[in-house]
Amino acid sequence: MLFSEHNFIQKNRQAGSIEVICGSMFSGKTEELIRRMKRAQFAKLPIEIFKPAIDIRYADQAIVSHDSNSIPSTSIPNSSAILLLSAETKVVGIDEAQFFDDELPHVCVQLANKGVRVIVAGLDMDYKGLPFGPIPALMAMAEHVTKVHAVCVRCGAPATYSHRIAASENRILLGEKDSYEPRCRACYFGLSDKPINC
Ligand SMILES: Nc1ncnc2c1ncn2[C@@H]1O[C@H](COP(=O)(O)OP(=O)(O)O)[C@@H](O)[C@H]1O
Ligand SMILES: Cc1cn([C@H]2C[C@H](O)[C@@H](COP(=O)(O)O)O2)c(=O)[nH]c1=O
Ligand SMILES: [Zn+2]
Repeated sequence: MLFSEHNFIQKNRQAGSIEVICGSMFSGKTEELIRRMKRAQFAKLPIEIFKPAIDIRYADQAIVSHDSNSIPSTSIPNSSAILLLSAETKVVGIDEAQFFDDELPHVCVQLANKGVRVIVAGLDMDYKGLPFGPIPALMAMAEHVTKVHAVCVRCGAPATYSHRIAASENRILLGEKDSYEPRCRACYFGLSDKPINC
C-alpha cells in the first residue's frame, strides 16, 4: 500500500460523522435518537446525551419521548457546553436541537472532526412552517439526514407540519397535544375540501 493511501485510510478512520433526525412534532425524532443511542451503549461505546436547559418538559435529567421511552441526559445552557462535557465520548446525542444557538453546527463539526459520531434530533420547521434555529444548517453539513413523519391528526396522511392550536405567537412555546397537532401539507394549508377547525 502506498504511504499516501495508508495516510488517507488512517485519517478517515479517525473521522466521525454528523447525523440529523428531523421532522414535525410527534414524528418519532426522540424515539429514533434513543434507539440509536441505546445501540451505541450495547456496543459499549462511551456516550453522552444533551438537551437545552430551556426544555423542562417531562424530566430534567433525561430525554423522554411522547411514548414515555427515556434515556439519561444532561441539560446545558448553550452549545459550547457540549465540547466541555464530551471529552472522552465516542457518540454524542443532542435532542431538541432547534432551541440551541447558531454555534451548534460549528460544535458538531469540531466533534465529528475529532472522530465523534454526532446524532442531532430537532424540529426542522416552527409552527409557521419556517426553518427552525440551527437545524437547516446542520442538515446541510450532515453526512446523514433522516426525515421522520407523524400521522396527520386530521386525515391520517404523513404529517410534516406542527400546527399550533394555542393562542401565543411567540416562536418558542413549550407544549404537547394541548398546544400543537401534527398535520400533512393539505391539512396545514387548508388545501383539502374537508373543513378544518383551527
Ligand atoms: N399523530 C401522531 N403521529 C405519530 N405518533 C404520534 C401521534 N400522536 C402521538 N404519537 C406518539 O408519539 C410517539 C413519537 O414520540 P417522539 O419520539 O417523542 O416524537 P418527537 O420527538 O418527534 O416529537 C409515537 O411513537 C406515538 O406513540
Ligand atoms: C412547532 C414548535 C414547537 N415548539 C416546542 C413545542 C415542544 O415543546 C418542542 C418540540 O417538541 P417535540 O419533541 O418535537 O415534540 O418545541 C416551539 O417552541 N415552537 C414551535 O414553533
Ligand atoms: Zn392531513
